[in-house]
Amino acid sequence: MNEAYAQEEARLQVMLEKIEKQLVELEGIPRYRGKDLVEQALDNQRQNRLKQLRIARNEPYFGRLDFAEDGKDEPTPLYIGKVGVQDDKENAPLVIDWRAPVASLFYSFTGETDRAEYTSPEGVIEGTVYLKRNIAIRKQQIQRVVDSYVRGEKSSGMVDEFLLYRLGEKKDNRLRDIVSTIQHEQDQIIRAERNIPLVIQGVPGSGKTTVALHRLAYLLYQYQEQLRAERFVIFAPNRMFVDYISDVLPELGVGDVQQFTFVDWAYDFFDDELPPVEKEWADEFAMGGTVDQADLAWFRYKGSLAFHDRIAASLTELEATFVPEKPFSPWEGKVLPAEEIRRWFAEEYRHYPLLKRKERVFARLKRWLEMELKELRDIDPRGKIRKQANQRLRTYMKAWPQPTPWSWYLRLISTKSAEFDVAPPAAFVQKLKRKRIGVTDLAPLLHIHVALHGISNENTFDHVVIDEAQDVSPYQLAVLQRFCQSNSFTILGDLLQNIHVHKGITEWRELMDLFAKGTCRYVQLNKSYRSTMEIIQFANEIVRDYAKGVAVATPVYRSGDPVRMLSVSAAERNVLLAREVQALIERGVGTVAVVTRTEAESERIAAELRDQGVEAHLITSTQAEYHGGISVIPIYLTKGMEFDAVILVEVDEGRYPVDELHAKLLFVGCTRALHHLVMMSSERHSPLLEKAARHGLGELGGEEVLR
Ligand SMILES: Nc1ncnc2c1ncn2[C@@H]1O[C@H](COP(=O)(O)OP(=O)(O)OP(=O)(O)O)[C@@H](O)[C@H]1O
Repeated sequence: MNEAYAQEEARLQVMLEKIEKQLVELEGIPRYRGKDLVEQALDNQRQNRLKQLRIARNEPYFGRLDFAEDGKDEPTPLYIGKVGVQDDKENAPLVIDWRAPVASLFYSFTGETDRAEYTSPEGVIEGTVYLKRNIAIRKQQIQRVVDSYVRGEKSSGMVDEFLLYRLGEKKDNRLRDIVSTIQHEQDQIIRAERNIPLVIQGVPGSGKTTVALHRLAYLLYQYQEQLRAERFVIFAPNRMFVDYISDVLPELGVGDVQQFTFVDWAYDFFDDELPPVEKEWADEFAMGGTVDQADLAWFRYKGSLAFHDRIAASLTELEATFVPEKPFSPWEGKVLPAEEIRRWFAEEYRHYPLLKRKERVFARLKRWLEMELKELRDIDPRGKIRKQANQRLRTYMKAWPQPTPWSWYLRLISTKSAEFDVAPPAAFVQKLKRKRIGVTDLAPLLHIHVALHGISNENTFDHVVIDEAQDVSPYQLAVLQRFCQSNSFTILGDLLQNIHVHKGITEWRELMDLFAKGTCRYVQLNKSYRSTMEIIQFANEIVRDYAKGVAVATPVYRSGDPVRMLSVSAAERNVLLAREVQALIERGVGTVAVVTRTEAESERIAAELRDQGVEAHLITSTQAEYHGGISVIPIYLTKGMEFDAVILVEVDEGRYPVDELHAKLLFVGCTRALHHLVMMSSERHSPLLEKAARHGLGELGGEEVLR
């Protein structure tokens, strides 16, 4: 390996010199500020190259693949990096962009044989691989060189040493790119065709979020002439999550992708028309709360396609009755029949949204009136008839409906005879009348908004990513589809992490059925890269009885500490918890989450830790930023996040009784941990953990009593 190291060291110096030279040359060219379009385009190109060279300067590449195309005797070493760099002199690539077709070899090659192929714009290229090498470079220094394949040598087996090295690293407060270790099954998703909707069911830590972000970077590279980053959107479950993933795309050289929660995005269409969105299922995660089945049925119905269809039918009724039945008569004896006006509205302007049609009809009526008035010029010298006619037109237009999304929705919900499959509970109707709305009202409101106002081109998307899609309702997706006519969707989630009883889906069919039959691709990611084997095995057992055919996670072979189950006395809990946290920090752990059952408990524990001299960030549902370090967080807010160490406190039966919701909550909480997982309780541990305890504790494990 020393020889390989020396070889790469020498090669790196050459590469760095070439990159530096190009940088100096480009930096020496003054910016063009003139009006010449060609010069402007050239200047833009130079600026883009400069940006790329600056990225390449620190860590120019991460992999090397020696590949000989069939028909060539010698292999060519291909260096793969985050951005491509061209050798000016030889007009050949110095570093190949990881998204380029040939770079797919690096990810798809598994070493079972020496043969490999990739699809280039000219067709399939086949050849032989001689070497696959990972090269970790930090700040222009080689840190590590690992050969995962050398032709003619016995392969090291299934363990990807470089991947394990990467997975063993500490995490900071942001999700990071994985270009150097993208796995084959992930690469297939990243490079999947653009206009086929993809639905991905993936176990916790399988890289769903990360892969979706890499897919955006790939699409922008591959279709740079057709797609723009500003027309891409990522829907995430909450604002803190948006913050948490916000570094990955810039790291990949992609800027300006829109990132929203569904609520923030939808709400923006209404200006001041809507009141603030309230938590509608406030007791969702309250302890010991009972669920009102009538409420539950109503909330689930509101997210369903059946409700969507009912709203759509109401809009068809509105359209049919939009034009008043009586004709327009500007003066005695002159009549424009209602049928004619309806024909304009229903046929000639049918491509417009309803309110636009109304505007068009009004403008046309005005034109019609002008023509008719011209004929009257001689008998109406003082303009008396004109005045009266205009007055009648205004009165006539007032007879047209003036719906707003809000008024139409309210009217429908409060109409007793409205034919809903599930009747709205009286309390809900009362709330709505007092103008109080919740998240599940936004999809129908936006649906109505689109019917009334339409969608302007700048609000449409080229590609939509929906993360944590198990929490998205079919109605939300149906609305979103109107904003992305190309059906270019990446939808990802995990049914075992569906912890919202009143919303979301229970099987992927519910969302897939929204796309034309046979057009949607469904992929499963079953390998988990985040957590150690011990943590995964422990977490799997918690949820296994509720998996209902959904695959539980397969860990990569990365062993770590056993999961610890600690019993503490209630009186000493705060002292012992602070001690555990401090011990982890002293071991060099970067991010620690102390996870509680409710938000109120998080507040209490954060205060207790502070009393013990441990400063922790309290994370609540309104939080928009994640700071890393030590956090105290309610279990249901941990979804999508990850921490080096997780301590779940008070995991007793009162807080986590044996049922599906609590099993899923614990599953989510446990699978947030990368390296260390601790379950702490001052009462008997929840029975949900019994089976798990037999799997994740390792040989040395067992319940420890802390004093
Ligand atoms: N190929 C890979 N190489 C290195 N790290 C990876 C790889 N794939 C995933 N990871 C890491 O695994 C962790 C989990 O990734 P990510 O959060 O994208 O998973 P997820 O499937 O969205 O998880 P969850 O459903 O639990 O939110 C991240 O730290 C990510 O960097």
